[in-house]
Amino acid sequence: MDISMELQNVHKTIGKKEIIKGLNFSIRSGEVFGFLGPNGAGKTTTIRMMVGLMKITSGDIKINGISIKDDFKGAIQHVGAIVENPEMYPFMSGWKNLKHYARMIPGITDERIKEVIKLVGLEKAIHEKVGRYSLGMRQRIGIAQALLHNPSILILDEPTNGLDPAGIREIRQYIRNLAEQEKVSVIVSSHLLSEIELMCDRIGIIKNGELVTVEEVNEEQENDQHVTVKLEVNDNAQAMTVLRDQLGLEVSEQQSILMLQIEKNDVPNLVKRMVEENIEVYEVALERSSLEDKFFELIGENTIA
Ligand SMILES: Nc1ncnc2c1ncn2[C@@H]1O[C@H](COP(=O)(O)OP(=O)(O)OP(=O)(O)O)[C@@H](O)[C@H]1O
Repeated sequence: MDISMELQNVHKTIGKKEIIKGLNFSIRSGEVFGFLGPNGAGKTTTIRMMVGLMKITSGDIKINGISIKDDFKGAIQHVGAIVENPEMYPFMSGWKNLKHYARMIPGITDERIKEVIKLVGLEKAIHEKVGRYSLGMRQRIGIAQALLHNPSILILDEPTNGLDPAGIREIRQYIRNLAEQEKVSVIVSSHLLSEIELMCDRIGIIKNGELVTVEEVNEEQENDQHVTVKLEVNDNAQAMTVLRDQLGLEVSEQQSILMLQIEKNDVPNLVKRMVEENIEVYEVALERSSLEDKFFELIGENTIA
């Protein structure tokens, strides 16, 4: 598996305060990686180090195998980023803004500009003034700008911040397209799991400057997931016999509701067995331990909303 960025025991101390306490993780080529944590966890500090806006106190970051410490230029040329709000002139059209920015980068052709406009779906609005763009469109023109020099890694700090649900959906779609069509690795930070869960392949959770976990996000995993099933039937005793003796499951009873834990894949079979035994099923309710629950568990507080 190709690795496009690797953080090796990255530390950051500002004054006497250790803000980042030894981060180790890798970003795979072509994946969308979510960098999630509550406010003040250290996301922006880490991202500023990844894009070369801030020095690493100790450790190293390798970009396509090149150390940011040994060869800053060589490493950073592979990175495109929006960290602070992208510089855009509101009185100029999107096209003029991109043209203006492209002048600072050697070798950017009009064809490349058109290509990035297409990638973020701004063909129709590109000759309108940026001042008239919605927040989502501004984010997209910012992404287009960050992509001009053909980076292999795109880093976006809180790209969904301030967007309405429609805007978030739009950004999500374009970010996924980028990863899939252009094979760009994308790192998106957020303090809200719900806003990035659907666009990420993996999510790394950071708390107090430390990486707590990295989780895969995919549908297959959802099907393998353990779920708690709440079952309401006409005959609890008979249902318990079937569940325990025939299916070998552990069942408990709470206020006449049967509770058991199985994999989601096995739920249809369970219902089928009930029906085969002439047990009347009034309700099957699933409670799954989502990434959200896990996030709350790990963070241990509700301060992320
Ligand atoms: N220049 C600085 N001097 C001192 N402390 C700093 C400095 N920059 C950041 N910090 C502290 O480092 C910690 C991490 O900040 P950072 O901005 O990286 O967090 P974050 O996860 O990006 O949070 P947010 O989502 O609020 O942006 C915070 O406690 C912050 O107060």
